[in-house]
Amino acid sequence: MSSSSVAPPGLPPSADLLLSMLNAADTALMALDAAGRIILFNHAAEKLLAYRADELCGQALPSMLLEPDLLEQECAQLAARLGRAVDAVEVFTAEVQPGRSLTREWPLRGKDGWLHTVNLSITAMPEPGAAGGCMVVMQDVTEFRRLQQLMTRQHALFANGPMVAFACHAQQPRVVVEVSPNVASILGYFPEDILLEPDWWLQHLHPDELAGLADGDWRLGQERGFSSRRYRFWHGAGHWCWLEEQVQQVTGDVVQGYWMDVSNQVEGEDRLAKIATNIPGMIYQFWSNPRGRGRFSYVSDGVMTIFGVTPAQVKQDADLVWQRVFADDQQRVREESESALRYQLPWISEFRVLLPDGRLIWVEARATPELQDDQSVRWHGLISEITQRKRTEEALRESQERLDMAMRAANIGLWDWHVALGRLDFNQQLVNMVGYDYHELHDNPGQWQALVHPDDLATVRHNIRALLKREAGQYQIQYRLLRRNGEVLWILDKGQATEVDGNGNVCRIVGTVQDITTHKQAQKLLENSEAHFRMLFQNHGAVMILVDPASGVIVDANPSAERFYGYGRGELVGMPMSSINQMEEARIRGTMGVALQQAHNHFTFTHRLANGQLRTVDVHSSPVESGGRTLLFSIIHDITARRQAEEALATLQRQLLAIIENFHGAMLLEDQYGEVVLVNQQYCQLFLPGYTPEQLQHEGRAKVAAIAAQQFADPPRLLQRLEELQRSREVVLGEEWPLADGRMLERDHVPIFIEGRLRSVLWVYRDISSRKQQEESLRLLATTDALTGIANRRSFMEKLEEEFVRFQRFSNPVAVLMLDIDHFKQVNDSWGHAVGDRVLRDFAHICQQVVRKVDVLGRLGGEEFAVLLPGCGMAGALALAERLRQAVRAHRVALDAGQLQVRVSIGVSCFARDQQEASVALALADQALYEAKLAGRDQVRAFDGNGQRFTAD
Ligand SMILES: Nc1nc2c(ncn2[C@@H]2O[C@H](COP(=O)(O)OP(=O)(O)OP(=O)(O)O)[C@@H](O)[C@H]2O)c(=O)[nH]1
Repeated sequence: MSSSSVAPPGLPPSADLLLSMLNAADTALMALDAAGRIILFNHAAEKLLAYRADELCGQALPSMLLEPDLLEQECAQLAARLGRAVDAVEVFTAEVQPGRSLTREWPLRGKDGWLHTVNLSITAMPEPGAAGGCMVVMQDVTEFRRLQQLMTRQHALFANGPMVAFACHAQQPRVVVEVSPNVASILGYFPEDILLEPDWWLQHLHPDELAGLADGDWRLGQERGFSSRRYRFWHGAGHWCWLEEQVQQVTGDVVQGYWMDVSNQVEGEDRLAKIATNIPGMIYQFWSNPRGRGRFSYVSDGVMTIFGVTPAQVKQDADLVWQRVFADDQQRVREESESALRYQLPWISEFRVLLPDGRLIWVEARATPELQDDQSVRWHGLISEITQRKRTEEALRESQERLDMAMRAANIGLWDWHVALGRLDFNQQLVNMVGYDYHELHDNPGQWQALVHPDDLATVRHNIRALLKREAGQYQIQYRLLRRNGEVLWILDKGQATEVDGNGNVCRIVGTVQDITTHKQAQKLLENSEAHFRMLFQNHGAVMILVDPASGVIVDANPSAERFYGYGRGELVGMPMSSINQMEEARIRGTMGVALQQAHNHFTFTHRLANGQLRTVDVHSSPVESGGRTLLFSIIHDITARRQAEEALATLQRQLLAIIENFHGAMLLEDQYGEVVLVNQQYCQLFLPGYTPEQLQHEGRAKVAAIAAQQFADPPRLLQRLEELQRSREVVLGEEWPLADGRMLERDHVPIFIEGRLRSVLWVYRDISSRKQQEESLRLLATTDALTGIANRRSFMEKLEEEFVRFQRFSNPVAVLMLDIDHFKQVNDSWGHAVGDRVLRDFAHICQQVVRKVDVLGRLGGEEFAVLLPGCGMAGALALAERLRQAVRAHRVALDAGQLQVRVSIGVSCFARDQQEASVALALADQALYEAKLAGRDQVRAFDGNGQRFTAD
């Protein structure tokens, strides 16, 4: 049993077998129970309505398959008939008589959505147990009904027309199932004969057409979008006719269309086609209706070559032709055809057609419009290709234009003399050349002669006469014309006899005239310049020779060359260059080849003189035209001396560079404009680390100075000084400049004047740091006391002198102290000299701490010390002396064996106005010291500058 069949519950055991049989049946069946529910739905029914049995079994039939509107309507009608309310199921079952069938057509909606017209044959269930149920046999008549409707419509349409409507069964090819009655009058067959004979169509088709009309081609044709074809068919009247078959519709299994006997049309077209094939281009007949749409009723095969489409395609769609008209021309073509139509005139148009293969061709269309009664227009026309003609026209036009242009550009005049007619014609160029008005010349043929320069008239006449006598076919002469404004115009006139009459007389002469005035003038100038050149050549002080590069031989040489080389002109002319130039022969030739390529050449060679001397020469060589040959004109300068000097200079320069490079110190040379000319490595290392001497060359002074100044202890002061020096232009040597890193430099500024003009400035820097250190230590050695480190006697006395000078100028008070350690001898004696030295050092140290920074403490000798107090009067000096005395008293010299204490006696004095020498004050202080010693030591005593005792009170 099939899985899709459902056995209704309650059926007897034989039901399975029954169900299998029902499923096997071709007929669509379903069974309904008393309540109208589907209880059986066989395979054929499944196929018809696309539902599976298990989807429908148990469902009420109406709600699933019937259109609600229709059901409602049916219910209402039945209720009216029965006089009572009915339910939906009763629509099917109510009127079924037991044991009888009720047949009705119902539209049923399949699961696939299609509405099927189904013939329902409803039979009440024969079995007593199933009373109230029914069996429904379903037959799909959808296509049949549709076809019937269609045929009814078409029968009416085709009954009297020239077209026979037909329908065929698509699955059984060409089996005609319906045909309109007019087939009898049109094809000579009765519909009954056709419908009874399944092979009727195939039997009457021309045997040659069979191959072209394969089975199933209708459907194929429909898919491809064609609807029409022609074939030969046997007419009932006993002859072959041409049938045009139009397939209108292919639906499911049915094909519908119509036939038309087009034999007459085909014959006519055939005749026309035969004629058309002999006419180049395309012949056509075109109908356009008032709305502008149109179709080709005839078009010859030529449409293939003109528009690249087949006649069949064009007939199907006239627009195909229009689409091929080149877009730029479409507007014009449309306007021209509309204008032809408006005025009922022949339409003649030339336009371009773009063929499918991309070629653009020119065509000419000629057509005559015929206005019909119904306002439609019939055009008979011919379209032919004129591409070649167009090209020729175009080429002709272009070449004419080119010729005109060339004549205008070259300023070539034309004259044309019709001898027999006595007419002389000119072009505008010629008229412009002579400066006359066109008509002045044209209307007076004799005028031309008057224009020829009197000196040239005979030549002109002679040449014309030779042409007229046919002694010559053409002439070419140069002569002068007189322009209207009196100027002389040189022309090149080329005349030619172009026509000769039957008697052999020249009847037409044509000539071209070219203005060569400029050329003549240039020629004249050239002649003059040649003379000038010859003079120059002969008299010039420079050595000049002319060489023929072809032979490598000197063809001319001037007197300067004779003098330089030591040969006579006769010897030089004809001499090969290789006798002079020391290069190999092949290289000389190569160089000459190069020289010919450029207008100006410059070489340096070694030339040998007649006396055997070798000279270095600069050769300036240029190609010159002379007598149809290209010669090399060379001017030769002896640069031997210059070369030697240059070499000496270069050597000197190298030496200088070496010196500068090896110079112990930084060196910079700038030119008069402040640009760096030369700088050595040391300069870079010292001031511009990261730069090389080459990089600094041509740099400006300001930039270099700004960078270098950064290395100095006081850059602004340095820059200011540099400016001063530059302005002063003075030699300043040995100026000392400290660097930021503590080193000391010494600088020389040396402006260099040549012939009274500043040419360059030399800056030299030397590092004098170590020398300075040595000097400093020497200075210290000379001015300090070795034991105590304070100023020695010499240094103290110098300071004393300096202060005395200052005092004499400014009168600021200056005091002087003399100090002497008391009983120092005893220290030495008791403790030894080393302790004595120790005491002296301690003493100096204590004093140094008490006095001010500006005061000068000095050891004058032994245990004798002095202090110079600038800016300090007697009172201050006394106070300081007292502080010194007490500081010494308070001090204990620590010794291994204990402590040692010393005392000091101090004498004070000062500078006074009338003192003659600085030492006076010192002597007064010494005197005061002496008094302090006398007074018992450990005392301070003072004398003022005038030798008066002085006390603090
Ligand atoms: N240790 C040491 N002694 C020195 C130095 N120079 C001089 N003397 C000694 O200093 C002593 C100076 O002594 P005097 O000038 O006679 O007098 P005095 O002993 O200081 O007694 P007063 O009268 O108080 O000056 C001498 O014995 C010198 O030898 C020195 O550089 N070192």
